[in-house]
Formats: sequence, C-alpha cells, structure tokens
Amino acid sequence: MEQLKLKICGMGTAENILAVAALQPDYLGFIFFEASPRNFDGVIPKIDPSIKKTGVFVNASLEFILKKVDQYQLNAIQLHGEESAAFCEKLKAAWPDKPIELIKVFSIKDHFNFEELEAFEGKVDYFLFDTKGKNKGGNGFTFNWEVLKDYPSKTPFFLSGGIGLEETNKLKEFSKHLNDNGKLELLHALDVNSKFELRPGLKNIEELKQFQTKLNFQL
Ligand SMILES: O=C(O)c1ccccc1N[C@@H]1O[C@H](COP(=O)(O)O)[C@@H](O)[C@H]1O
Repeated sequence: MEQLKLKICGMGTAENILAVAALQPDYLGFIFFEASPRNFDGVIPKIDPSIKKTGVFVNASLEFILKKVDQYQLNAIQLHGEESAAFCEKLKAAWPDKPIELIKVFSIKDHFNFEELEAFEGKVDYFLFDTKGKNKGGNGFTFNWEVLKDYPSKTPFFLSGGIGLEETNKLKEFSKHLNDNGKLELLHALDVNSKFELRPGLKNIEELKQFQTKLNFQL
C-alpha cells in the first residue's frame, strides 16, 4: 500500500521554507491569493526536487496560474475556489508534456452532495476536502469527517481543514474506518496549515516534527 503523504501549506519566508523542507514533506503549499494573510510573493529557495511545490489559487485566471507555474516551477496546482470542470480541463491541456498535478478543492461542513464531484472525474488528479468557513481556506477547524466515510469516488483525495496535533487520534479512527471499507488507498494525503503556525506563513518546526512522529506511530 502507498504511504500516506503530507502536504504542509501556507509557506512564507525563505528560512522557514528551508526548515520545513528539511522535514521532507511530500508537498509544500504556496498561497497565491491576495486576500489571504499567507499570500506568497517571495522567493522559493532551492529545495529537494522530490517535494512537490504546490500553488494554491482561488478563482484565478488561467494567465495568472500559468505565470506562477512558470515563475516558481510549480509541480501541483490546488484550485480552492469555484473553478469549473471546463477550467480544470483547460489547465490540464496547458501542459500536455509536463506532469503537473491538479487538485480540486471542495469545502464541507456537515453535509456534502457527492454528485458535485461527477463533472470533475477524470479531469483532475485529486480532490481535496477542506472545511467550509468564513474564509476561502485556512479556517483552522475541522469539518465532519463522517461525511467522507461513504466516499463514492475512485479519485484519491487530500484531507484538510484544521488538522493539528490534537487530531491524531481522530485521524487514526478515520483511517481505520476507511480501511474497514476498503477505501484507505483513496486517502492520498493530509494537508496541514494554520494549526502549525507561529504567525500566518511561519510554521512551527517542533510541532510539525511531533505531528510526523505521532502519525508514523499511529496510522
Ligand atoms: O490559508 C489560507 O489563507 C488560504 C486562503 C485561501 C485558500 C486556501 C487557503 N488555505 C488552505 O486551506 C486549507 C486548510 O487550512 P487550515 O488547516 O484550516 O488552516 C489548506 O488546504 C490550505 O491550502
């Protein structure tokens, strides 16, 4: 079975990027959304090429996304707004010979209509489930993961929204339930952000280390 991946999102300073990259996450996320306190406009230092640099966009234009992919040599794109399936198709077609991963976000609180996913099937590589809150993302609290227990799709997904150190027991239960239903392989990655911050954009390295250790023991 493939190992559960980790995405650390909302990076800011070069020094902190290097410290987080040294933890060898699978994905590092950079938010390109001016309304966010984590909006990224800096320089990404050289990091291990196995770490996928992921751009997070909210209803951005195709041109803007293309520019950022080129400028920062992004490996993955996370669409965190109301982007359509047709837009996802256009984005995929923009790099026919480059393996850019496309992640489409859906925000959930207590219910989700899985029919919403249908139009995106086969057009994106992953779905990402985040918490619906007052902000587009980075709300810092979890949604009702029970909603995903009967996940009907074959598309692997990222679990996101308010995941912190105190969620590890709940994560263990959640992965056990998926396993019992033969769906554990569909949980591709965990995505963490504001619960590991000293301030917006500055990650707490010690707490991230503790999280990795707890996950290795528990999941
Ligand atoms: O973090 C932000 O400010 C943000 C703004 C706009 C879109 C997405 C954003 N962050 C994403 O939100 C989720 C969950 O974050 P949290 O753990 O609840 O803080 C994560 O995928 C970030 O990529």
